[in-house]
Amino acid sequence: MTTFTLDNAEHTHQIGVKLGSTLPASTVILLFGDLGAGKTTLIKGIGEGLGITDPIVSPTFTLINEYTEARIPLYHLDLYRLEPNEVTALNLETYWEGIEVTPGIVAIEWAERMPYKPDSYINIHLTHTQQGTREITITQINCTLHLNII
Ligand SMILES: Nc1ncnc2c1ncn2[C@@H]1O[C@H](COP(=O)(O)OP(=O)(O)OP(=O)(O)O)[C@@H](O)[C@H]1O
Ligand SMILES: [Mg+2]
Repeated sequence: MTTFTLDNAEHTHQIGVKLGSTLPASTVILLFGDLGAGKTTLIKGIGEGLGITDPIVSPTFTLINEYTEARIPLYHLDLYRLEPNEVTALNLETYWEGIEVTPGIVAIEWAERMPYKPDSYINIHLTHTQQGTREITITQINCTLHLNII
C-alpha cells in the first residue's frame, strides 16, 4: 500500500500517465473517492499513457466508454448512477475475463457501487485534503505489478 499527496490536477494526471504506459492488459483498476476527488483526471492520464488520442470524457451518463486505438484497449466505466443490483446485471466480469472482449485496462469509477469485485485488481482511493489537494492510496489486491509511480 502506498499513500502520497497529489499537489494539483496535473500531478493526478501524471500518475495516470505512468500507470497507462506500464500496466499490462487485463489490469483492473477500481477507483474510490468522493465527487470531484480526481478519478476521471487520473483515467485521462492513463489514456494518454496508453497512447490514446481521442478525448477521454467521463462516462457518467454513457456508463462505459471504450477506446481501442492504442497499445491495448481502455474500458472506462462510471457506476455513479447505478444501484449495486444494477451493477450485477451488467456482468462486468466480461471485461476483466477478456473472453468476449479484447483484454485491456479496465478502469472503474465509483467502485463503491460494485457488489462483487475481480480476484485481483489495483485499488485506488482518492480523498480531498483541507489544503485543496488530494491524497492517493494505491493498494494491489492479489497482484504484484511493478508500479513505478512514486
Ligand atoms: N491533486 C489535485 N489537486 C487539486 N485539484 C485536483 C487534483 N486532481 C484533480 N483535481 C481537480 O478536481 C476536479 C474534479 O476532478 P475529476 O472530474 O477527475 O473528479 P472525479 O473523481 O472523476 O469526480 P466524479 O465523482 O464527479 O466523477 C477537476 O477540476 C480536477 O482538475
Ligand atoms: Mg469522474
